[in-house]
Amino acid sequence: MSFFKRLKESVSRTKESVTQKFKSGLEKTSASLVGAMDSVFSRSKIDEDLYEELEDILIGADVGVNTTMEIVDRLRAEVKERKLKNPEELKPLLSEILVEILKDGGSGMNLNPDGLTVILIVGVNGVGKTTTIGKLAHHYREEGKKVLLAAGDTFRAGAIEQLEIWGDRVGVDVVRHQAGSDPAAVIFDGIQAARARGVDILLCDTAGRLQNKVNLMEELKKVHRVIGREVPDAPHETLLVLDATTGQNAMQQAKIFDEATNLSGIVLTKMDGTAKGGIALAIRRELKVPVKWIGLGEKTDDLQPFDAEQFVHALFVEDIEKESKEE
Ligand SMILES: Nc1nc2c(ncn2[C@@H]2O[C@H](COP(=O)(O)OP(=O)(O)OP(=O)(O)O)[C@@H](O)[C@H]2O)c(=O)[nH]1
Repeated sequence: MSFFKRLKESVSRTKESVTQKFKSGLEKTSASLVGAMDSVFSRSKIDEDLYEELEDILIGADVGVNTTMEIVDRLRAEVKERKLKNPEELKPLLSEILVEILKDGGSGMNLNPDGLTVILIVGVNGVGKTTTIGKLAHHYREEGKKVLLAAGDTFRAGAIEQLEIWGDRVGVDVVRHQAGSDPAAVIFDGIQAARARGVDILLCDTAGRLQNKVNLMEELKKVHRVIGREVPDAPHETLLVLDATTGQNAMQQAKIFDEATNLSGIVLTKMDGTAKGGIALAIRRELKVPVKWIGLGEKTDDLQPFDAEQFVHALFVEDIEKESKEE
């Protein structure tokens, strides 16, 4: 077999396993939605009842009222323009609109090509922040990068220990201070250590207790300032971790954290459960923040870069198995 043929086969095998993982991870989430969508597309004609049913499904899937109205208005306009009559024809059109919304502005990570990249991770307790940091560390290590973690959630001793457990698991060092110390000081030390050790990626954990919102936000602003002062153009990414199962509540969290830290992306965790996923569209549209990763389980490699097409096809419109076979 020629080299190129072998290469092509290996690329297609990798692609298949990623697609498969995405699909099986989203199985529970997608099961009810795809079914509901299919009932819309199998209606006898395109009329007001159809649009209403579609609105109900989208709102029920956490897409949010404003974003749902915008999607349905766009759909209506396109139907008129293209003179569509058959509800089946709405399927690719809706998928096109949803993908366009999710792709707006891109979803890739902004990494510093020649030097240290600082990634700040924020989010409330229990959403999967520590787990996400562990998974990201693993992801970048697998890419051959040198990774370091900074234990900026100094509020609880347990949080520091949990990060150390993840550090051990994925073979990455953790810079830490004692519980109760100043998070900005830990992050400062993390940056110095990262520089001294020639680290490529520094992942910074932060506290997430929303009970004391004002203090937490002041603390995050200070951490953000310290990073910006020490490393030009940093943080290169400020990722908010959101538990997808919390639905519209996630939107509130995103607004609060965006004000304090100017978010560059979202990690949507627990999408392997029964989350509805539409929150990705609401956040993208209303806060202009893209989803960059999705969490599909508790294991080290259960974090996938966000792929708008696969997401829309798995969740809303079509079975992606069919899609991948057609490729
Ligand atoms: N099913 C599933 N579980 C997840 C995912 N991500 C995280 N978890 C689980 O969610 C729980 C909370 O995760 P943590 O990483 O401890 O959350 P945290 O935000 O750091 O929480 P604190 O340590 O309380 O600040 C753990 O049991 C994780 O295993 C995911 O994508 N899918």
